[in-house]
Amino acid sequence: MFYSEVEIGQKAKGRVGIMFTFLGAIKPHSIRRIKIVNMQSYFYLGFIVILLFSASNSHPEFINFITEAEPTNFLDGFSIQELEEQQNTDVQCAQSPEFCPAAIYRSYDGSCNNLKNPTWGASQTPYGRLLPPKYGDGISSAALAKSGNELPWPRSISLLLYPEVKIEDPKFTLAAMQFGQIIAHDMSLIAEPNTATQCCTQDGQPLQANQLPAGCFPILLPEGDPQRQVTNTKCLNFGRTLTTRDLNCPSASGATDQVTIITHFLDLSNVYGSNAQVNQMLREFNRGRLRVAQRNHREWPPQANNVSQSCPFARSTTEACYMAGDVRVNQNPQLAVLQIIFLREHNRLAQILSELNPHWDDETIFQEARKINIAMYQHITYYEWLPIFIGVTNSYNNKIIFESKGGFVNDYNPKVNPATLNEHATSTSRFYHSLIVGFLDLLSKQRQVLGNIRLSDWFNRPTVVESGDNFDQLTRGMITQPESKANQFVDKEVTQHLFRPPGQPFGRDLKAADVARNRDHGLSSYNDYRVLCGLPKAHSFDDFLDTIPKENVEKLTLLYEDPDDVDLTVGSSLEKIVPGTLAGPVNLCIFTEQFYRSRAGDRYFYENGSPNTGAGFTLDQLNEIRKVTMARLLCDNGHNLAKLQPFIFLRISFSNQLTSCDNIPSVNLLHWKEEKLGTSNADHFF
Ligand code: HEM
Repeated sequence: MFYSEVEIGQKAKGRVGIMFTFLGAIKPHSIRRIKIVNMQSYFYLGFIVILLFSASNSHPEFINFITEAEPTNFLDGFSIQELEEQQNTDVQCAQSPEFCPAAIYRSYDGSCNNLKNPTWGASQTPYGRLLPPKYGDGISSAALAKSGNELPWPRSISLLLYPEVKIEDPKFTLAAMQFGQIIAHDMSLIAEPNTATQCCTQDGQPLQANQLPAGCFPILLPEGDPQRQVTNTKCLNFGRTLTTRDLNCPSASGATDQVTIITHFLDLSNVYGSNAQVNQMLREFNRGRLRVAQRNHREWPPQANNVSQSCPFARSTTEACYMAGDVRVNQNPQLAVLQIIFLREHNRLAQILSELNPHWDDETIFQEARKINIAMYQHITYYEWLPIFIGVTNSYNNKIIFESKGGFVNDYNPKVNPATLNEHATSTSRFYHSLIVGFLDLLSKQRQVLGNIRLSDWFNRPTVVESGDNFDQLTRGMITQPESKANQFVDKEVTQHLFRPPGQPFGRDLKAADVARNRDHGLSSYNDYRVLCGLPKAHSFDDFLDTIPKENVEKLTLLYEDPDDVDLTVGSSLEKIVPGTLAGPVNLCIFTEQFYRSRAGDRYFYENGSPNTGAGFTLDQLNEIRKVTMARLLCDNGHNLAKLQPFIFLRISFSNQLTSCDNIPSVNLLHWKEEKLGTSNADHFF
């Protein structure tokens, strides 16, 4: 079942029984699969019972609850600016709701999705974990090597293991990378301490240990570092994620856990916000619409109030700088493009629904448009995007996707916790930072390259997407230009120039940050996850050779003292890719488990019928949703793309040729017309 496509080494074969035993426990619903294989399995079983017990008790009283049944105008008494600041800084532990109403639409903060455990998947709760954390002091400090020595510096690892080597992916476009970032930004966001905290001196020198502010984890640059050589910078700022202990969460005893401030669900929280207050701020309260700014006869996200905070590199406070459900909306131009596509899609749906059902009020139109938008996005995620990353056969075999027989799937399981796994968000998903390309092509309708823009010129400056015909040209670039191949090599635009201030030669290092974050979050070692995923424990570095090529195993020996010291994010990023996927064995294991939980633990998942929520789609509606592709959303919400290939995550090819938008299937919204009152004004949309 679980790893049907994974080629495990010879040594792993004898342990498959244990692997199944353990994996049965990861999915609590499948405990029936547990089979005692030998004494070691008893040990695992004991551990599993402890894990399950702690999982079922680890999310007690959270969540700031606001009932959906009683919509309130939360703007009363608040200025938009205050609300915006709240979105950024007001991090606290969520409170448990006193009761869950029978809501037919999902809540904004994710609470009450699971009726027995109302905080599961809600914003401001801890990430999930497959294995208990490993901290230096057992509670919160960064892990040390087995010997007690310091682990290798994150920046040294980045320089040795993640250089820039440009290899194009032969099959997939930059849109596959970019949609991946949209998903990542829908599933988690670390609760960050005050970003103004300085962990280095103003001129980039390390602080004395006794001067280091709490929550600091500075990234030090080794001798010979290219940035240090040019600028004499020896220290990059890095603040630790806020935890259950920092926030005095009820679950704060024992080892600490990191908190994510957005909902864990695939619910487009990056469009709709992760709590009711932010959602109110984003709405127009007119015909179900989200707020937009009109410029050049187009709709753009509303302007952020605090431009110097949201877009620190903007040239003026009037430069376009967006506000959305997620604070990262401005981070890079193509991310902003996809955020705009989903924003416009909401308003397009709201317009049609309001014409089809003139008797619907603002709230009904808003919620129905939101429900359809989320369903289309979930469909694209599971059926168009995910099989590229975790493989088609693997997706079917693990009940991630299902053969379409035109019915509901109804696989909701209230025992499955939908939480975003710390291992997924802090390691596996970040492996795809390797897909990033540093220069984004601007393409004409004929797919001629008209120019390109450098990523580090436009971090946090979305104004570039509004200039001239850039919106369409960037979109064509994203769906035509190949993404970088999934491997250990990473573009210098993010390892040397991330968030490069204007006029400066260097910026931050995303891969060093990934390694530092892995340790900040206390993830267990690569070796521990090998065992969890059914591979043999490595007793020597050579034991890694079943998954990691020789030249990289050799590099690991230069960095680490012991195979048990190898960080999860480092070991898994060097694995050989499993054929038919974009992941090595351990990443595939974590990725598959995450997306199983994200669907089976979501009571509002779009393929569920009404019994779970009282609010599923009708079968006709569901089968309409199943027609959507990302190409359709681009056709409907781009300016004048004219032609594109039907599957935009795949490169243009003989079987995926450019075609007119007229030939791309669309969702017929007539199935949402409540009663047929003769000819509707909306008929001209179809
Ligand atoms: C140009 C593209 C991208 C840039 C500039 C970027 C940058 C970043 C940055 C700065 C962080 C925070 C680092 C930290 O301090 O811990 C981050 C986190 C993350 N990134 Fe990316 N990223 C990009 C694309 C992607 C893609 C394609 C994926 C996945 C397919 C991804 C997945 C993630 C995840 C899961 C996190 C952690 C989220 C959280 O829990 O807070 N990113 N990225």
